[in-house]
Amino acid sequence: MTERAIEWVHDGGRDGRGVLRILDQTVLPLTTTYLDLDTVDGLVEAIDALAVRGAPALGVAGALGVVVALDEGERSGWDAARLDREIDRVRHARPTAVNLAWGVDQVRGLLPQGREAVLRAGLEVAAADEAANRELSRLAADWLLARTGRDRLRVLTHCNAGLLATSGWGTALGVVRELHERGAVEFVYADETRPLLQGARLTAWELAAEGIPHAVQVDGAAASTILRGLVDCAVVGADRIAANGDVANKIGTLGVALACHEAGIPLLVAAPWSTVDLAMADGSGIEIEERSGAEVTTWAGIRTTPEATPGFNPAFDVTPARFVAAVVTERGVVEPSAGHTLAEDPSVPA
Ligand SMILES: CSC[C@H]1O[C@H](OP(=O)(O)O)[C@H](O)[C@@H]1O
Repeated sequence: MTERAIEWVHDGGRDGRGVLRILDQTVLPLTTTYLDLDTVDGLVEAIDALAVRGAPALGVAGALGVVVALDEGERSGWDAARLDREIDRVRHARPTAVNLAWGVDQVRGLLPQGREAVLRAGLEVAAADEAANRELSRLAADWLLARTGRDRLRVLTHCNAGLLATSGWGTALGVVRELHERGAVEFVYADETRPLLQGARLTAWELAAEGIPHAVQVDGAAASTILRGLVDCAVVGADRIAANGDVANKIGTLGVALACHEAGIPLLVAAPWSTVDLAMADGSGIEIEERSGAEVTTWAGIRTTPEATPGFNPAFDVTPARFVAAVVTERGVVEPSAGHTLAEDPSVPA
């Protein structure tokens, strides 16, 4: 699979100075459409609509979004104060994934050094993310095979944490790719992940493209799939990992974690270190994005509830550290359910 969720196209854009190109994930898997974003409005709208999504990809969107704002500001004659406000609009486009703000903050301080320094830093964020995802995938695959004692794994996934959610390779799905390359994937049960169906639309698209055996299941099937012994582990991504190992991830992850705990199988969280928020002592302070209820009460414009029925739509939940067997980043493996925290030496070897 060659598609990238997000990349800087150097010869694109109105003035040939380059443009931020994303693969529009709102229309996958039926349509492959790329959007060239050269305004802050366009980028913020794409982030809000989940045309670009996934914590690591949002980190890249934040970093390269500073270049988008700088270029638009030069075209539009913004002063420094306006530019700062527009960059903040990108930074605050979605609250839960720490990566978006982190990506902006990696780059905005370089503005006094000029556009090339800013662009170079943004490109480095993208390259570092893909490298981190490949390393964490290797560490996670090693950990899972050792922990389960099996040489082929049946895996449950939730949402999409693949190359579509990153600048390349993927995190949770990167682990599945790594296992598949080793001939160590027996089967993948992919939760459809309502209401926006990231699992059914995006994870299935990635797994099918790689020829990885899988099936999509309704989210409500996850607990019984786990407790019936049909899977050996669950592997998920993350949007923000607190210092103590509490994990914010797509709504429904907590239910998967509870079932894994009851079944005695590991829940592994795969994420680059840019998803770790050591300033957040535990998950109680993580802001959970509340999205439009219409995402719950309609699908493809068709209402599925009575007109008067509102939708309740928290986009994420927080899984307590005691239910997280491993958090795997490119720096190593931490085992929160065994009492370890991310605040310890993050280079602890797997
Ligand atoms: C590696 S992606 C991390 C995370 O982001 C997704 O959320 P969204 O689709 O709303 O951006 C989901 O929680 C993934 O697990």
